[in-house]
Amino acid sequence: MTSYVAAIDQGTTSTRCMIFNHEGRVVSVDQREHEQIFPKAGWVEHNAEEIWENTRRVAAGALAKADLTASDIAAVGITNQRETALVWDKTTGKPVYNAIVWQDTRTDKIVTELGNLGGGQERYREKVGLPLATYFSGPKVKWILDNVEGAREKAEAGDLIFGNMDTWVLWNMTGGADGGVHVTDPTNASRTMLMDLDTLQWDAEIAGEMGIPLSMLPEIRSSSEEYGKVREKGALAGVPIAGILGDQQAATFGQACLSPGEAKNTYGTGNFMLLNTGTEKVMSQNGLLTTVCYKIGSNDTIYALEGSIAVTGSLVQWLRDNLGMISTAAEIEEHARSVEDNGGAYFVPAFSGLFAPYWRSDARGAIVGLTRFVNKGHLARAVLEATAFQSREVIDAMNADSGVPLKSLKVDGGMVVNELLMQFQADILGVPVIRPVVAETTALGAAYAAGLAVGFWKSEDDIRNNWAKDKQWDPSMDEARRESEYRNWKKAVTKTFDWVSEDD
Ligand SMILES: Nc1ncnc2c1ncn2[C@@H]1O[C@H](COP(=O)(O)OP(=O)(O)O)[C@@H](O)[C@H]1O
Ligand SMILES: O=P(O)(O)OC[C@H](O)CO
Repeated sequence: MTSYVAAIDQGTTSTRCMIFNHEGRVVSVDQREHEQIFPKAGWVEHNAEEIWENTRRVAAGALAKADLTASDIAAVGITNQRETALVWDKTTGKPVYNAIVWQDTRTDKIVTELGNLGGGQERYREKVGLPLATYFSGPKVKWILDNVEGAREKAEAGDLIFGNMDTWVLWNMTGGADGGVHVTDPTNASRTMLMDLDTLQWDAEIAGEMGIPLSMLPEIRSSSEEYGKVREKGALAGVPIAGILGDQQAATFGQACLSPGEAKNTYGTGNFMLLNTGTEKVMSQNGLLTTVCYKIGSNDTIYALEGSIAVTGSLVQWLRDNLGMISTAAEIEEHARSVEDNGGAYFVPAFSGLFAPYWRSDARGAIVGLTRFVNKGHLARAVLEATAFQSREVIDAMNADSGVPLKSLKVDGGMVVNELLMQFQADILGVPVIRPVVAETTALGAAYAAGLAVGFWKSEDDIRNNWAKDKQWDPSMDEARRESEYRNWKKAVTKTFDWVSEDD
């Protein structure tokens, strides 16, 4: 009897396997962090083989914790950190280089050169919905082909293949060099800069400009259908893999934002707000991305507007790992509660430049407003407030693009346990912030996509019915203070611009 659905959530900091029951509640979870590799300033890499090993271990771990076997699981869904790019040899299964992570800025020059062909940052926007930026996968693949010895020749000979982490996990789970399936879904493909948003096919012209052979690219299938079964070796042997969604789109699905106008904000390593725009592909005038939200089987493609923020939870990690100012992420709330406010300090974490709504790769992080008055508590507050201010900027852009101001915000992700942050978020937005019972909406969304494909859940109504509110924070800050805080933040942001110059 198959009473559960599993999801593999291959995130930026860790890989999780979560098992859900029919009500969409978590039955078990196993999780392993992987190493963050920083070879140079601005470079961020992951060891893809470590990630695949962690995937195997967490799948076994989650089953064992719930005392289940593969025969209890109806389907597996995959969700993943998006844009992180990997090139590997399809005959040996070995990556030719570490995975280049979405936060990595090494492709700055490539991106500028592509823009100089005409159109600047907007060169590919009409087709792919994205500005030219270091964030996306295509330029990262070009960097690997240009810089790893022999890679371009091997790619042209058809020996190397590319994938984001969904494709890497799927290919390995379905047998790797021994018959692995080389597939992705439109949500992930829409983050490469290589997929046409209307046709959901690779764009030969853009791939040509980036020097990427089409033969390297995975087949684009829907987000919810059976791609293959888990290989015989391993914990989930024989279970159909039937859902793929990039993690932010998965969270949108898991939050039941299934109608146009519904939005969620996920607080993880970075923050990502997505607004479901239905079958309409809205082109942003305010620095947001147009992206595929999901495509369930042969149903119409659903699109989203997205505000991506590179650094939010990772700023808390930075305080813990690089400065040793706290020993656990949760400790930041204690320090922040020791003071009334930020003491005049604002921390703009432009560690990977600034993403939405600015798209400034020349920006770098800054703490401004420092005086001798500022102490550890004020800095802790400034760190948390940075997440809320950045989210306000994205929501302002979304309100401007959609013309319909958001009335409330659904939130999820690792940071939403932080109650001080949630209250400040409601205060600085001026609308209620709502957390669902299952805040692990990323894994849940991938489970839903897989479960729908095999008939475990019958329709999107099952997803809507499973959603339940846990807690709500209402705004309590007066308007004048809200706006003066926000003005200060905006001023602080301008201090980070023009830091990196062309010769750096
Ligand atoms: N209590 C907390 N307060 C603030 N930030 C937190 C707290 N607990 C975890 N975080 C942050 O949340 C992030 C992890 O969230 P998660 O959704 O698991 O990330 P991801 O999916 O990006 O790997 C980390 O960056 C961590 O610093
Ligand atoms: O791993 P997360 O949750 O921080 O998500 C990363 C995003 O997919 C990057 O676009």
